[in-house]
Amino acid sequence: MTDNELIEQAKKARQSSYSPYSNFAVGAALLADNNQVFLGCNVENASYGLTNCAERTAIFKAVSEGQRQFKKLVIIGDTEGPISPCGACRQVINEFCAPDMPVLMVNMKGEVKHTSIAELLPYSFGPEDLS
Ligand SMILES: O=c1ccn([C@H]2C[C@H](O)[C@@H](CO)O2)c(=O)[nH]1
Ligand SMILES: [Zn+2]
Repeated sequence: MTDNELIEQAKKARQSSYSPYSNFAVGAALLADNNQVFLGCNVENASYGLTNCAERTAIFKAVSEGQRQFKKLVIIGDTEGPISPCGACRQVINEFCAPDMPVLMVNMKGEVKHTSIAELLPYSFGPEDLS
């Protein structure tokens, strides 16, 4: 699975976005260790705060289907620069992804920023802090 293939999958997932309030569609593709790809889109709600972001949708789908080990995450949205995950999503990514796991932030112009949760969420609080 190449980066470009995963980006195309995230773009496809974005088409399922339910975002009538923000009109801002986001897609995500999460590659599990077993090479399964879990897709996600943002799912909004009339009670705005219940919105679930694309990347959390993908992670929750994977975990609910028994996958907890991941090797890459792609997020795509129509932003000026590569889209950046919100704070809630960073915390959820931190729960399940290794500090150096590649996270690709992408926009519809095809700009790609390679990062990791270690960069996105420094001084994180995570599972290891509770053991
Ligand atoms: O990385 C991001 C940033 C925003 N959103 C969603 C949440 C909301 O539905 C809309 C506007 O914030 O975009 C995501 O899904 N992922
Ligand atoms: Zn988010």
